[in-house]
Amino acid sequence: MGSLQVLSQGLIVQMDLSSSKAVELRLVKSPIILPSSRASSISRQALGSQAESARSISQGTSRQFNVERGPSSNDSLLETSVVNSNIDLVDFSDALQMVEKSLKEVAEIKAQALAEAAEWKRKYEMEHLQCLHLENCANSSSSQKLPEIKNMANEVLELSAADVTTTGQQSSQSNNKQFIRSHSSSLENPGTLPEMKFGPEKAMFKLVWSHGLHQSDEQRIVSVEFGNISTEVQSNKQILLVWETPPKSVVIITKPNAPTVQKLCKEMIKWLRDEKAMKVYTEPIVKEELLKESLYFSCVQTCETDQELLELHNKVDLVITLGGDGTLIWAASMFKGPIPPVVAFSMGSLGFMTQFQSDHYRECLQTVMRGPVFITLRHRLVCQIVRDPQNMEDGGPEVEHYLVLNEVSIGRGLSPYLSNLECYCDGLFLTSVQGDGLILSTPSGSTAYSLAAGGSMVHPQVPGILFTPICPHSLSFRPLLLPESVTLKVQVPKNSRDQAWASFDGKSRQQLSKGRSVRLFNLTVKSCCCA
Ligand SMILES: NC(=O)c1ccc[n+]([C@@H]2O[C@H](COP(=O)([O-])OP(=O)(O)OC[C@H]3O[C@@H](n4cnc5c(N)ncnc54)[C@H](O)[C@@H]3O)[C@@H](O)[C@H]2O)c1
Ligand SMILES: Nc1ncnc2c1ncn2[C@@H]1O[C@H](COP(=O)(O)OP(=O)(O)OP(=O)(O)O)[C@@H](O)[C@H]1O
Repeated sequence: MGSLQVLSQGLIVQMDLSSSKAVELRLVKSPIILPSSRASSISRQALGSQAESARSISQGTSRQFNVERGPSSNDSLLETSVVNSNIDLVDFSDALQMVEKSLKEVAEIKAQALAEAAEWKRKYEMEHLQCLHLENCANSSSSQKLPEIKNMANEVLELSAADVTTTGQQSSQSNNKQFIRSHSSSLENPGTLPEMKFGPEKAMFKLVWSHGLHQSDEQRIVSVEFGNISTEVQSNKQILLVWETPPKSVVIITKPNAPTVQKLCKEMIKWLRDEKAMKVYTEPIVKEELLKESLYFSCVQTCETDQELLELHNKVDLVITLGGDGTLIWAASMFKGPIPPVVAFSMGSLGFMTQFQSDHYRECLQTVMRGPVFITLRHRLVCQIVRDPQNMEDGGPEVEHYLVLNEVSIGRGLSPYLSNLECYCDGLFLTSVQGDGLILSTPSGSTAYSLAAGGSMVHPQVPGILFTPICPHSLSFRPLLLPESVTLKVQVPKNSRDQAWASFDGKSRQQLSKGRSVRLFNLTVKSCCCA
């Protein structure tokens, strides 16, 4: 149905084209004007000198006539004009149909745009609600935790600012996102991102999945096409750290009582300050020693209080270690929460995890600070020593927490008896270990004590927890590699012949009296720079 209103000599005429056969003309008073040059000429032709008569006929009411049937006797004047302009009106009808078609198209496009806008709005609202919900979850869960957990585990859980920290399973890394920004929160680990903490001095970076030669997003590790599960390509993903703003501050951790390390430390501080304009932090004891040498080192920053130390990860972009694996472990232990990327210079005896050559420290540091650089994310284990709730004589704290990069080892210590340890995996009884003890290790620690006890060497990018017995009495007990998602519990049974001892990364030895247990779960991935 086409419709047009035209103004001719002060008259407004509305024409309705209900079909190609019937044409209706209505005289109306409504002052809506939609002229086209062609329409105006037609209306003039159709109405011309009869405008006055038409006006008198209409008198504010509408008149109709059918072109095919012909007008009534009262409409004789109009009839002649309409018959004469019949051909023009057919043209006009065609033009109107085209206009109608165009309008329809425009309406469709508009409807589509509106639908799209509505969808975006819906998505935005969903996301907003989700964020609010997560914030609430995080707040309520953190308020339920023990103060100790707040100090340690919560710090670890926060994916804050420019620290490479993820929680939970490796699978969270294999999502479709191609990069993670240091200064943007990630939604892969909901509930663990209550707030952003981002030191003003910190540089920004992003972590990018690198596919090696294959850059296609369409690479799939697992395909379920046609209902068949199959692997398509090997996962050769590595993580690249790309600086978005240049790093500005470092902390240097040194092995104590090593003159060569001290010498290099001084040299490195001067180079970083004078040539790279970096802010340098050291441990307080190191600063003291440096100040004895020269007042130049008063520019060195340090953390005087425990609170300052807890917040160090918010201030430094890189950690530099000068020493062996033990120094790297020490550096990791200084950070109760996220650890910034570590550049470990080899100045020890073995140096399994210290990849950088101290002789070429300038080139190494320049390469790392310029980026992009491949990094290896290393898991740490969170361990809790839990007191037997029924043992009132046990005066120790209810729960103690430790974070380990290598392993927790539980053994008989100096006791001459076999240790007997009951092991549970996700609450289910797994086995009872009789022997010298048990090592629960990260893949990073798989090349340390666990290896000496017969465990496998596991690449740090393989997620898991190594369960390695130490000198097991039973022939049937072999080392295990468990998924990283499990929670393990090792308990000294009440009927055990003696107590046991637990040590964390070879340090902080703790007594496990009968009934006490070590609970351990894989919580974090920490960063370690790699060439
Ligand atoms: N029988 C053993 O092999 C044995 C016994 C006790 C402790 N350790 C290991 O020593 C570690 C503590 O190291 P530390 O340097 O503070 O003490 P440390 O100075 O006594 O050195 C122990 C040795 O273990 C090496 N080491 C440490 N972590 C390693 C790793 N991840 N991969 C390969 N080698 C590693 C060190 O380079 C060093 O040579 C513990 O976490 C434990 O794994 C091993
Ligand atoms: N900054 C530090 N403060 C206190 N102790 C430290 C520090 N750095 C390292 N240590 C301790 O010093 C010991 C020796 O350090 P490290 O393991 O780095 O040297 P190494 O034994 O010569 O080298 P490697 O471990 O490669 O054999 C370790 O037990 C470690 O825990």
